[in-house]
Amino acid sequence: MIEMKDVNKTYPNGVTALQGIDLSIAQGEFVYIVGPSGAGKSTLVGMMFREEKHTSGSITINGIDLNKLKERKVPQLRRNIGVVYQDFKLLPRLTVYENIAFALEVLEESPKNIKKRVMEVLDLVKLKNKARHIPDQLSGGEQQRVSIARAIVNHPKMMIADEPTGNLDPDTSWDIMQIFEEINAKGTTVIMATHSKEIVNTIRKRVIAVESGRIVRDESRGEYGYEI
Ligand SMILES: Nc1ncnc2c1ncn2[C@@H]1O[C@H](COP(=O)(O)OP(=O)(O)OP(=O)(O)O)[C@@H](O)[C@H]1O
Repeated sequence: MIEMKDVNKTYPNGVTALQGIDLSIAQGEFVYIVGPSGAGKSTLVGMMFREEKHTSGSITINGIDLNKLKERKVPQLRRNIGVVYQDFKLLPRLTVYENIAFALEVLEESPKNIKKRVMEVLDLVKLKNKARHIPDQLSGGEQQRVSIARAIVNHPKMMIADEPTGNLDPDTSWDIMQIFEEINAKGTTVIMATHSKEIVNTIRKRVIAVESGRIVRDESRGEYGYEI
């Protein structure tokens, strides 16, 4: 589902963020991406949904060869990928319901299907009672749950989360991880860049460690491996 072969990424300012990346992630895996600040984690996950373009090498995502992907087909690639950010990126003027429904409206789903699916995901993240609130009326953890609901409302094959618990307190972070595990148990691939030693060492999954733009470790039930 994700194949990278000898992938390199140099930003326009000349900074080489990644080099010689070879990796393969199968459908249904749960993978942590760890490494020191500036190692290239965000760049690596960003390349998986074409937020960042690689400079050389080959990347195949869900059978799509990114070297052959035309710009106008990028939305099609992203349709199968839900993204969760550290800072939630919710639309501030829309309600919780509208923030989630928006992702389906652009796909021209029927209003009936939209309502059904939005209520299903709100149930999964336990926020049905906050459907009419706007993001400002929610705690950070609740806002992150809305952003997760938005990411998965379209039944994507994979969910990419860049530091999803970075702005949350420990208790809230565990709630978020429980939701990730539920999503993964239903077959969605979960890829999560994180600095959380506690999470990685407690909920044991595959760990890919990046340092200075290279993969230095890839273990199926790995540890965080850094002192923080
Ligand atoms: N848009 C950009 N333009 C130029 N250089 C960039 C850009 N984004 C990232 N970089 C550089 O690429 C390298 C990798 O950055 P990246 O954000 O991928 O690291 P990271 O491991 O996610 O770091 P952190 O844990 O601090 O978020 C760093 O040297 C960074 O300064």
